[in-house]
Amino acid sequence: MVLAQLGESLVGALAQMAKSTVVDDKVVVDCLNDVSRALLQADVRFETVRAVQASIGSAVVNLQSLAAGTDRRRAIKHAVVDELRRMLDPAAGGGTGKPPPFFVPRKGRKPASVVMFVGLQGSGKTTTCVKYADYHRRTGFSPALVCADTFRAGALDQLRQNAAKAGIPFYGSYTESDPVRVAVEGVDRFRNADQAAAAEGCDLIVVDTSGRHSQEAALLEEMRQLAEATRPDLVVLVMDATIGQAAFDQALAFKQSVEVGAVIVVTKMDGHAKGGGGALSAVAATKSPVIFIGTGEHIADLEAFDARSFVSRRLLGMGDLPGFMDKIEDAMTTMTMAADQGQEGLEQQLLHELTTVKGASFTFTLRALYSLFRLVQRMGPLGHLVSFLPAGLLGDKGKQEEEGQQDKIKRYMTIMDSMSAAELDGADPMKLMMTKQQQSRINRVARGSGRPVSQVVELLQEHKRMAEMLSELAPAHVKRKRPNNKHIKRRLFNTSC
Ligand SMILES: Nc1nc2c(ncn2[C@@H]2O[C@H](COP(=O)(O)OP(=O)(O)OP(=O)(O)O)[C@@H](O)[C@H]2O)c(=O)[nH]1
Repeated sequence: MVLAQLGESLVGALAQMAKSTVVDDKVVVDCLNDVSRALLQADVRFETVRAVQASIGSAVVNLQSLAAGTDRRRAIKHAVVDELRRMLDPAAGGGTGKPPPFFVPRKGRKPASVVMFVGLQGSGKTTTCVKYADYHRRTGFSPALVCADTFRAGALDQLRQNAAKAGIPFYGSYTESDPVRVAVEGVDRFRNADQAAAAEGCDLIVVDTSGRHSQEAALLEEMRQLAEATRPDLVVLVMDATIGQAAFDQALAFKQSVEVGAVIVVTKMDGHAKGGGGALSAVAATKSPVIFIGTGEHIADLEAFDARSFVSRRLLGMGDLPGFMDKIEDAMTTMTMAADQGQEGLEQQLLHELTTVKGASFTFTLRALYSLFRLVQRMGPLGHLVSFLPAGLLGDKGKQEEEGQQDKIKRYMTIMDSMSAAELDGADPMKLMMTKQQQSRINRVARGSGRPVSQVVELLQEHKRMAEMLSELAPAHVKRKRPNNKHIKRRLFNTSC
């Protein structure tokens, strides 16, 4: 089952429960069965599904003691979401706060950090090396690439060409067949020996190694020798998501033979890839951290992996507010945001609220939604950001929908342009405008904006849904400490904080 289908099945299971008038034992058991079935169909290991089911079950049993009036539906939904997060990141207990248990490269580090990529043939190592180097280049690193794959004939040219495309310095040899020697020469060149290269300020050396189809022992031995000779700060295993549950054995074999941090990139997690859920949960069961997922063949198709964001955004389409803010911050780091220093009041306030999380005190009005759209539009390629907003708000998340989503944002903004201040600033515009007496206001806004009445109603409904989702997401966001808030605030509001 592809990930999108898993997401749909999970959302379906939760929606079914939400429809029930009374949340009794039968409803809970049905919901749990639906969730388990969806996970099994997505190739998640049976042991993992059983553990997930038991954990949700015990969380739900505790619900019985909740005071009458407590929203049990919401509590069950949270239990399911939390358990899915834990399933994908058991080491971090659902992805909250702990410092990563592996080496993280630092900008400007001398000597340069060395990160070595290993994995089976065709897993996507070479592609991922370039993506990884480019990902860091975009955030201010000065990376370099070294090709130690002397096994596959085309690997050198593939890496050389892609490095050139990304504007990243490269080292490789057409004549040397010993991977260890090439790797050492390459690392030396960028790290110490070559003064010219050192002067370029290289701070991250990414080493691509060769893969094997079946001779795993030979692969592991070569990897061991390479690690001994180049002393990498981090060894990254690249695994193909389409192998599903087999990722468990592969990750374990790797963990047992490598000396440096066992960190994993899972590639081919694109919309149509089978086995994504199975591979991710299998890797997680080995307690090896997944740091990135590959989501396509292009150089920018690499996403930092965060279990929390993955479940909310990719599986359940609930949006990911902290992730959204991270993306905004990324965009700000790579773009000069001088023009945005003059942002108007509400936009500043909105960002302030989202980044510093006063959360509960902030009313998500239609005007706030308008400002959010303006922010999204300013922050560059829309497709990059919209997937962090609840799926219902802007339709499906696929890249092909990008254009439609842009149009939808513009349409919604046009409709809001025809609303009164009271409607834009009201705490519950849906209630304000959808009463019988106010029907004429909806007609008037529709006429004024040149849009059909149905689209005005659709906007009001989506706004309400998003306001509810934001209030649900707020507590998790409050808990998550964002180390870069100061940086955001300083750049946006030009204040020292
Ligand atoms: N759809 C998709 N394809 C990917 C992704 N990552 C890599 N690929 C494709 O997978 C194929 C193999 O990728 P390579 O990077 O050559 O794999 P490798 O592990 O270096 O292979 P060897 O050098 O033979 O060991 C290529 O066609 C890549 O374009 C991804 O995230 N999504």
